[in-house]
Amino acid sequence: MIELEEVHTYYGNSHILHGVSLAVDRGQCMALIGRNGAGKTTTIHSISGLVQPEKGSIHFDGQSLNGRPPHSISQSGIGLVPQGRRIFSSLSVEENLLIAERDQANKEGKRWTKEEIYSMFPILRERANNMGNQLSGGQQQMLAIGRALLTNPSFLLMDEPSEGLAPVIIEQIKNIILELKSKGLSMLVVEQNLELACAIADHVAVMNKGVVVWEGTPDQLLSEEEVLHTHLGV
Ligand SMILES: Nc1ncnc2c1ncn2[C@@H]1O[C@H](COP(=O)(O)OP(=O)(O)OP(=O)(O)O)[C@@H](O)[C@H]1O
Repeated sequence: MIELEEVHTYYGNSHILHGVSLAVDRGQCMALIGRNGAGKTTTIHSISGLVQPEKGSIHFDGQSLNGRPPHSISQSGIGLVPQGRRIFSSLSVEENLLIAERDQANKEGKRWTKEEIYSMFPILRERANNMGNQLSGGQQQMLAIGRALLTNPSFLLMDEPSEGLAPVIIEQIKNIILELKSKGLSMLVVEQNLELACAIADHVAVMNKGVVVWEGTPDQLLSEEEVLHTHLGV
């Protein structure tokens, strides 16, 4: 469904991705893990068009994404839940969702509604009139996921959904991701929390210094002491 081949990405003169190759099949969830600065966010940004790769190819359902701007990539069905949530902090929950709903991509397949988002996250309905900056970290994450779903993605990119959240909230986020997966959504999730990554993923890719250095199932990863120690400091 998504395929990256030998992707090289730069920020100015800094060469960040040194030939990233990975593939996520339809209905699958891949977790992308690795130490700080390994290039995980840059990989997600390369897919979503926030930064343009210098070399290599990115395909989504057989179509090339190279050179396409972020809004066109979003319209093709790739949703992004950005690192740090990036909701509108001075708008209410309702307004945050309304804006995302208004900008909905006009495409085939599952069309999410604001009501469905409220059904999935009842706490957001309770907080509908609260401003974004009045929400807890977990509620902000739910709002960010809701906003991404309202773009009607068939593929969801999530950047560190558990960042800064308490264990009980991480458990909720895990269940949300598993629910979305059971609804057939394909996903690439950047995640530092190894336990969460292994609980949600069918496949795990480990990055180091701008390349994918290991790939396998969560069970295989958990038995690879060397990989865990070298690349994840576990
Ligand atoms: N806008 C930017 N300009 C220049 N360098 C950047 C920029 N964004 C990231 N980098 C650098 O690119 C490298 C990879 O960063 P990236 O955010 O992709 O890593 P990461 O694996 O997601 O790590 P983290 O968990 O810290 O976000 C780092 O060395 C970082 O300093």
